Amino acid sequence: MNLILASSSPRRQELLKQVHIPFTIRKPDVDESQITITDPAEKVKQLALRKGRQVPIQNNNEVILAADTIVAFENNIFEKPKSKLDAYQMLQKLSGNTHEVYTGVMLRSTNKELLFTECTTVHFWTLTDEEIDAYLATNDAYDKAGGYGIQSVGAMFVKGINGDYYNVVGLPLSTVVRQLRDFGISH
Ligand SMILES: Cc1cn([C@H]2C[C@H](O)[C@@H](COP(=O)(O)OP(=O)(O)OP(=O)(O)O)O2)c(=O)[nH]c1=O
Repeated sequence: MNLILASSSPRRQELLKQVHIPFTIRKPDVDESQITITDPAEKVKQLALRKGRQVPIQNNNEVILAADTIVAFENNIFEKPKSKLDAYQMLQKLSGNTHEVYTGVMLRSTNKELLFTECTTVHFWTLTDEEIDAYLATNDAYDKAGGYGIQSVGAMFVKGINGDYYNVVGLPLSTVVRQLRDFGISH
């Protein structure tokens, strides 16, 4: 079986490479703003489903993998920040608090579909405005849900996590590896 990664995210590509799973990229084109669901677990599932269904299966040997990651804090959902102000406001809210990172995953072959969510809890240190300013100047924030990268400069904000670290980076890796085995993909 051949794995098709329905994602433009460089992180998801790196994570699959880390566990030696070969794949081909087929990028989805989904308008994420169309989805107005407010429950974070349901929202990431719906987004992963749309990305996964939008990419065509070209033969019976293909398995599609799609995912979506968001940050949930109180009743807010933070996706990728649209501006510096947007990123600033997200980080100010996350400062000194605990938030959840949800990743929805879709796996699909010609005769099977699987949709699931993974949640990781992240605790942030209290951040000064100067720290946030200095971080935003590194440009690390902008292509990442919640406006930070735990795997890059944003690591310095993270006091601790509960759950799968890789889920925060964009893919609950060990769970995905296990589920892929049921689709005939191994490393
Ligand atoms: C919280 C957090 C998110 N992220 C990233 C993972 C995802 O790539 C991104 C959330 O955006 P997504 O919409 O999930 O993914 P994407 O637009 O990068 O790629 P595609 O839709 O084509 O699959 O945020 C990190 O890299 N580090 C972090 O600490």
